Amino acid sequence: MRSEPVVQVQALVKRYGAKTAVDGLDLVARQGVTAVLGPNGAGKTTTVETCEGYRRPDSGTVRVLGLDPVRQTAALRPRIGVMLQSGGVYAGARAEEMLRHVAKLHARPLDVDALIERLGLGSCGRTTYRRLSGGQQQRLALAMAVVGRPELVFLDEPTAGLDPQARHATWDLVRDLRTDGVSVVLTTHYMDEAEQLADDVAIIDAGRVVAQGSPEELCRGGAENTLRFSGRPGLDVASLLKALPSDASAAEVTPGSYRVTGKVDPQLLATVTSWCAQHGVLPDRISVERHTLEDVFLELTGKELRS
Ligand SMILES: Nc1ncnc2c1ncn2[C@@H]1O[C@H](COP(=O)(O)OP(=O)(O)OP(=O)(O)O)[C@@H](O)[C@H]1O
Repeated sequence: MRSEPVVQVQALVKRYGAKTAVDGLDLVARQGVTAVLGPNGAGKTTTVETCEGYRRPDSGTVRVLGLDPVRQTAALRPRIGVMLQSGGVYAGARAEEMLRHVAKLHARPLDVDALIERLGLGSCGRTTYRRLSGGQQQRLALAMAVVGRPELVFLDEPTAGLDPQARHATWDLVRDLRTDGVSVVLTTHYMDEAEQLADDVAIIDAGRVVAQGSPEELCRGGAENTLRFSGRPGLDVASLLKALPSDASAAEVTPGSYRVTGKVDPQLLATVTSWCAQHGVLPDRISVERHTLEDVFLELTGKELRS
């Protein structure tokens, strides 16, 4: 049984003038890590900012930790941590001062020195925010989002533009938050980040959630997979095709190399090997290629660039 939702969004609509940024979006995030993926302009940031109480829905309902983020902001704010894509930080303040200040606003903050060490901010504690590098600003924003030991953290593209070390430090921090029972909702363009961190992934396109589930479920689900085998050239592909379910296809891609596409499940594998047995074929290689999250993402959201 999974836990109660920490975020529940129903039929959310948000417009900016004539532009409908979020168009009847339903999203549930439960305890653990939820990654929100989507092409540029899909409505991820708008959705997250609405959950944080920074934007007022045009219609629909949003509940975060059971509270309405607009009407019950005062009750919600101390319980959530927010890392914005940019801004929200006073540019003239020194990094460490700012983090200590935010920590003091909370009853049970994390150890600031440990957090600074953890995120590699030790060398720039006395630097003002505006003089930090992009990656340092980002790490500071992450530290500020988590220092208050919130129940739920929203991270908008937390590792965009970070170097690999900082990316891994961020991932480790997210994993530790999860272990400590903190729920995390993050947006990302990095499929490996979602695969590495998320219990649940929601794919948003044109202001709606087009798929949601664990990375395994999404990769296993509707997406087609591929089974390949090699045998002697010129096998009777038409006969193989007859043995397969009607939605599968089979082809000899290069002489002696065969590809079966469709819903590749244990039954389909059994059908192919049994067909091989009946035709005296001993494949010297047989493999199942699972689709990656990126394949599923591109299948659902298309390959053309978004404006
Ligand atoms: N303040 C605003 N005023 C007008 N239009 C906006 C505003 N903020 C966002 N939009 C538009 O709303 C749509 C959704 O934007 P949003 O930032 O939510 O998408 P996103 O999925 O977070 O994109 P990205 O991956 O590029 O960050 C886009 O078409 C964007 O141009």
